[in-house]
Amino acid sequence: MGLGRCIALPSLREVEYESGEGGPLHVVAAAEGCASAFRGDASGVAAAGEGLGDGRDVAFGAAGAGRAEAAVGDAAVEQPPVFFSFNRFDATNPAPADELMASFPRLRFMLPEIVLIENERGRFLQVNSLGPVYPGRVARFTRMVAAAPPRQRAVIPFSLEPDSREAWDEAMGAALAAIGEGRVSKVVLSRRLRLVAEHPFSSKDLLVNLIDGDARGTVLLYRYADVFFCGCTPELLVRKRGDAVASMCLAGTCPTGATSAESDALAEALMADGKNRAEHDYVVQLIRSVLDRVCYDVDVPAVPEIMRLAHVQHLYTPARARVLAGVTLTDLMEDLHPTPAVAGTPVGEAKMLLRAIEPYSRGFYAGACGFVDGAGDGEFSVALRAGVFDGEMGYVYGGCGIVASSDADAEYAEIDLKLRTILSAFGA
Ligand SMILES: C=C(O[C@@H]1C=C(C(=O)O)C=C[C@H]1O)C(=O)O
Repeated sequence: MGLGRCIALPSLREVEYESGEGGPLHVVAAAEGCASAFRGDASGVAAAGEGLGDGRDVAFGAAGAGRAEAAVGDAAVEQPPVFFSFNRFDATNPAPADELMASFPRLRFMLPEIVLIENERGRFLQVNSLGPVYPGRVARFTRMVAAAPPRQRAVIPFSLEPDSREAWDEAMGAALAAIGEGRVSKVVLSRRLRLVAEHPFSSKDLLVNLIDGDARGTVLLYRYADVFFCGCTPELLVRKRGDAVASMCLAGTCPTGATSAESDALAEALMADGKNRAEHDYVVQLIRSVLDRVCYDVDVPAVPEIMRLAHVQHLYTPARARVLAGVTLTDLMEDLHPTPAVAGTPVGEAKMLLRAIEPYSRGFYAGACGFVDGAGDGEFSVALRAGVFDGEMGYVYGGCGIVASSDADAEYAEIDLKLRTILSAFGA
């Protein structure tokens, strides 16, 4: 039985599951009632431990103290803790977030009570605690993991309240006007739709459907009390392993076809489309310039590829580099985010414009969400194809890049397609 099943265990409230390098699916989940959370910078994280032990059961002795201690078994093992970090798209935007998003605390890093890790080194159940861990506690968790029932998919019927089409046309008008005046070359507008389910659902239901459904990418879940933010995003912001850094430029979209021949034809047209190539190129330029400043051996190919997902295809350029010693994953995350893929170009001007155009703050949608381990390695994704829910209702978010030649109808329809990923979490 794979440890991945344990995500569904209700008593494992906070888990991180990673299928390994190159796997189709990563899951990043955090943190209700986390054992500890602290504000501040990540330097404590980078210093928090060295290397992974080969033991399985460890308890973290003291939050921020930087050492994890073995809790059971004879072999004392050291396992660096894994910190989770969910960051808002524009944390200082004065506009109100939706009421669910607004209920999350403002934290930089969270240390979940229980972290389930599966990576190339093995499978680990990490139990973190501020107080002493009583003998047998970790063994009990381990037994619960082993006894976890297979995941089961649930279908949750829902209705979506349509958002205002007039409001979209107005936002498009304002965006095109700003582009016409030369304030921005690109701005990424979003839509927010309210969803109401026909019967109560849990974070576990959505997580299981995203993992086992046709969505591809990194599955994110952050639960706090009865509210949770979750999604399945294709967009890696930055991954760091030692000095190796990876990022990606993802912008420019077309539908996926009903057949692979149809998808191929759509992809070919996307590659040849000047508007989409321009939208993509703004992202390439920004990511390359950031990496050029804080990295060396920067490799960003000149020509994009196609990333084919269940509902949409994107122009995709992978980026690789080696990071200068002393530059942390958090530094990279903050330098890169938000990219023109989710804000626009220039980034600051686009953020300012979005504050004026969008009546809401996006919260975690399009934010940088991920984890950092005690060795300073980890990854952040751009939290797209996502929504926030309370188990009865919620809000789903989607966006698209607007440039001078954008058409309001086409962009509106593109967002509908992108929303299908988070809606697939309802099992339809
Ligand atoms: C903004 C979103 O997606 C982003 C915008 C894209 C585009 O404009 O073509 C493509 C991928 C993402 O970078 C979203 O999914 O909400």
